[in-house]
Amino acid sequence: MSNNSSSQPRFSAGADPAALEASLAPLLTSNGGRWALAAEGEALEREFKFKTFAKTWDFMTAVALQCKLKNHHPEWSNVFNTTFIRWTTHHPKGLSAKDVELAAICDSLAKDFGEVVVEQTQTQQQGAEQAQQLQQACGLSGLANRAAGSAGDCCVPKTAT
Ligand SMILES: C[C@H](O)[C@H](O)[C@H]1CNC2=NC(N)=NC(=O)C2=N1
Repeated sequence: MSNNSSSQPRFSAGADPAALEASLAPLLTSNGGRWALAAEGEALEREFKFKTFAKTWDFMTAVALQCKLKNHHPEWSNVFNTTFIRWTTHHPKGLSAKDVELAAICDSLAKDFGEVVVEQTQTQQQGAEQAQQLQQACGLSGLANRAAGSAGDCCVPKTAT
């Protein structure tokens, strides 16, 4: 899964595009939210920062509990006080209601766990986006890509034998 940015979401088969557009819109950076579309519109991703590793891990534990409840997993990585999270649906491929729902849940859990929000000027934001692209190979999204690449067919529905 690459993090090619994209301006248009690509929903997974069976999704309700109108309903999903409505819940997705406020999450996107283009509308004042904090998530970016990636992987040609098939994924939503962002980074979260906390004061300490302990807080970061507590946040990730809370997210993992939600994943268990919803039977949906993220592509994610962590180094020290930062976690990178990407939501995408592997089967059927694309953005689904679960991705959008879990992205919103992450925002709210991050607040509860004391997310450190670094406000950026427009110029800093553009610089950060360029740096993010450069970092892709070795940064947190690169780590998540490597994990996603070797995870195998995690989401193929099981067929009766
Ligand atoms: C077979 C089972 O329903 C699948 O593995 C579920 C579990 N979690 C999942 N998580 C994600 N991100 N995408 C999926 O397609 C998916 N499918």
